[in-house]
Amino acid sequence: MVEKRLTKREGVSTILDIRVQELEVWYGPAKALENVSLHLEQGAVLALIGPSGCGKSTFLRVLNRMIDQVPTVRVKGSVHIGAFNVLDDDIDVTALRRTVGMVFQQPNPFPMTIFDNVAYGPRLAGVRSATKLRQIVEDSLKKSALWDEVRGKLRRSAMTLSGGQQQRLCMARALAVHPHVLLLDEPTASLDPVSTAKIEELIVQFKGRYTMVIVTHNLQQAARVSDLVAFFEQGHLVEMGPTHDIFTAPQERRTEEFLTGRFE
Ligand SMILES: Nc1ncnc2c1ncn2[C@@H]1O[C@H](COP(=O)(O)OP(=O)(O)OP(=O)(O)O)[C@@H](O)[C@H]1O
Repeated sequence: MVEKRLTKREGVSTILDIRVQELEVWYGPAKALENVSLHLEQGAVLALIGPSGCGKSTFLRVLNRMIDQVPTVRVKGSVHIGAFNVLDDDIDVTALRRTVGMVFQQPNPFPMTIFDNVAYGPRLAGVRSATKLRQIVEDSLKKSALWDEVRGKLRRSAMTLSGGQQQRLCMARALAVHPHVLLLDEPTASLDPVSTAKIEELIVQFKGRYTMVIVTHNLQQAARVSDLVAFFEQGHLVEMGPTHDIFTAPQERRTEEFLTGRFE
């Protein structure tokens, strides 16, 4: 199992670091990422910022191989999550996506009950015991701060939840299979301020428990939740550093122009 191989170096620790080296991505003939290298310590939150089309989502989608869904894509370089290069040909992509969970811009619960949404991954991974499944569902909903709102309604359709609740359900669904890494692709873009604050609180609470990478167009959100910020432009990683440093004293002129709205 990829989980075992991913964690073999870490022993009891289940939090994994991410080391990307010389990553290049093409869509057909067009290069979307060029020579990107970075290291993210285990348990830290990295925010990816940059103008539309700079390659943030592409970078995120390489980390759990969602990028494979694009037929014309070509990827070069290495992406180690823990001890394991996720770009290796022999990787079990299904297991990788349990280990590296993802939450999308639009909440995308399955058209089934709240319980079945959260139990879906564990069932697929072979959990059969009803008691165990109930426990996982309850734990995951508690972790995503949704339990108190849905505890009496687990057999209702997930579609009856509000957008913000659906997004926390998607978080619970990702957490139910015990990921080590969480990828968040503009997770609050479709949410109101109160729901946004709840998701941001979760991200802050999850620090140290999961390594997280978040794509956001909201610079204040990046400042609030992340430990590190990476600024991308036209497929290049221009600059990466501690959030406070990037926002107060960026090293690169392009980063400063972007942060101060003088970007063209
Ligand atoms: N499936 C695809 N096929 C072809 N080109 C693509 C595909 N997905 C993205 N691209 C191109 O790759 C480049 C990077 O896109 P990407 O979506 O990664 O940027 P982004 O920074 O996430 O943008 P946004 O902030 O608008 O979501 C863009 O030029 C985009 O047009």
